[in-house]
Amino acid sequence: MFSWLWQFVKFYKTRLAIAIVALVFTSALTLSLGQGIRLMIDNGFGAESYDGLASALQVTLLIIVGLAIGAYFRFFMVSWIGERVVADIRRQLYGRLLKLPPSFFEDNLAGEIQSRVTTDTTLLQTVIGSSFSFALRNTLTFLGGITLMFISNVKLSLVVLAVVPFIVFPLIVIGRKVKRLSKDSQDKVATVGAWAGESLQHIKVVQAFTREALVSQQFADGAEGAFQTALQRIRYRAFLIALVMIMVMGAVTVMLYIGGTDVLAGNLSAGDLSAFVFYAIMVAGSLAAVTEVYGDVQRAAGAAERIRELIATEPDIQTPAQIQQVDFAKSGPLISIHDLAFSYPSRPDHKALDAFNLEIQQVERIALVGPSGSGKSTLFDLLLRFRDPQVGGIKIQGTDIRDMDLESLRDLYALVPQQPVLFSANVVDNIRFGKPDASQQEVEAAAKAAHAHDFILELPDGYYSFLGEQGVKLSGGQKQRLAIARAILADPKILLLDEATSALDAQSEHLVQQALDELMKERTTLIIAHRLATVAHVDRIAVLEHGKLVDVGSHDSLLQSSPLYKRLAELQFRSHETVKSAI
Ligand SMILES: Nc1ncnc2c1ncn2[C@@H]1O[C@H](COP(=O)(O)OP(=O)(O)OP(=O)(O)O)[C@@H](O)[C@H]1O
Repeated sequence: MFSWLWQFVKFYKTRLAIAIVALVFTSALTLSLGQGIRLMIDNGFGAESYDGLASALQVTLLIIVGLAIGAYFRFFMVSWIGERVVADIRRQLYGRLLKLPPSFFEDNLAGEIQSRVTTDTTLLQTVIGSSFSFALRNTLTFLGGITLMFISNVKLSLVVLAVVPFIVFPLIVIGRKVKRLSKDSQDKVATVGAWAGESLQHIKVVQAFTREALVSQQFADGAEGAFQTALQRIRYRAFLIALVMIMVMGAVTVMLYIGGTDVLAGNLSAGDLSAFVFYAIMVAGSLAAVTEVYGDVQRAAGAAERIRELIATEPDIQTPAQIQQVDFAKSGPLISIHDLAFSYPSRPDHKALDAFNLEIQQVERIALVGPSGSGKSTLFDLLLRFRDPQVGGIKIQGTDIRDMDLESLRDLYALVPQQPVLFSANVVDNIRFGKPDASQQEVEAAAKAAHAHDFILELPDGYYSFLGEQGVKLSGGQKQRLAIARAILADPKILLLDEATSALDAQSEHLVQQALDELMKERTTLIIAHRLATVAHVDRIAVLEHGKLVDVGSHDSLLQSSPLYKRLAELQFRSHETVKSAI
């Protein structure tokens, strides 16, 4: 863990050096307080001298001022390094996550990854920014304290050491148990929290089915489970506190008895005994502190390992070392898909696409139709290179997309997904996602072209209205038109359109269709057509079944040549006649 962390910390060596100096300085000063106490008792009280007391207090005050200054620098520098390093780690981690292909997020739960970005990094921050310096400071105090104890009184030191195993042993045994229980209760709280989050997110479904009581009961059961686990932990902890208290206080009493006898016999000064007690308390305190943060450091080591793994994950789809440029002036098809075969890694025997061949010309509009699961969305994923095929390939103007720069490839496309994706931001930022440097005029022009301008102006703050999470404040058709405005602004060469399945009312449908017509103008377009009414707007229709391209043609020719197409058409329009009149 330390060598890995070092590559982040090494940029801040000066601050680290200041922190270490301040750390050593404050530990030394803390211990020297013991001498202040000794002077105060022997030269002040013992000698019954006001001057002795005053000068002893002056020394003590001086030490305290030094301690305060040292503590300021120590705390500031160590916390600074902790915050800075964790911010750097978070940035690197998030940057890496954004580059991983979508398949990675199918195999790794989004919740788990999110926890690595937030919880694990926060844990690291606590450790780097406080626990670590706390442990180091206490180790120094411990070592210094022990040394001073032995220098000032060997006999008493041995008494103290004899008690240590009786304190440390139960501390370790019960401490482990407590740690396990507290992890259990954390997990339980997390599960309950996730449950609560999910049911609140889907509050409409919960309320529509009037299942509030059921969900509430499930939550209550979960919360009760978490409480019971916490209760066990609290019992152990309470016992531990009582045990440590009696052992420590017992040891101090024994020590005071032996030391006190020596003072009465004149073998030891009262100041020496006080200083010794002070050291012993420091040593015991620092030992307890180190064992306490030891667990944190261990957990942080686990967290660091998980983050390190994630940062080290190489995306399996990357820009190749040798990039080929695409010459769009060249003649020939814009996209050619040849002998394509693809299976998802989780289902290697099942071909999602199989022996697929298709050529798409510049500014051609192609509709992909086929039953659910026939491979339409998979084809989009392969075009965007979210996944690579096992057999065959895809060429853009004759260049294999695996030889292209990944970013330039994806820049060719705009994707309008089935469910419009809107971010928790305002209208302008959502549209500008298509082209981050677009001016306000460009954004408005795109919104006008997408027939979204008018409804945007009616929103409370017009273009600057906040849309809520996933754009909850808009209707289905409005969301779609915003997604279309975003694609218009992006002005891509190729448009990938996954038509929305949910039916819109006639007026909304009409507006969305007009927006789409604007978007498709003079652009190569692939549409996943769920409703056959859409096929009226395309040049060719490709019919897919079980990952194979079974037919390509116009609506009329397919009705003749493709039984599958005919069946799909009949299912949607009930009769041939209605299809004709609809188109
Ligand atoms: N992530 C995945 N892992 C494993 N199999 C998948 C995955 N996604 C899709 N499949 C499978 O691949 C096949 C093609 O799916 P695809 O989503 O491309 O179909 P589709 O034609 O787009 O369907 P729909 O019209 O219902 O969206 C299906 O059999 C599906 O079960």
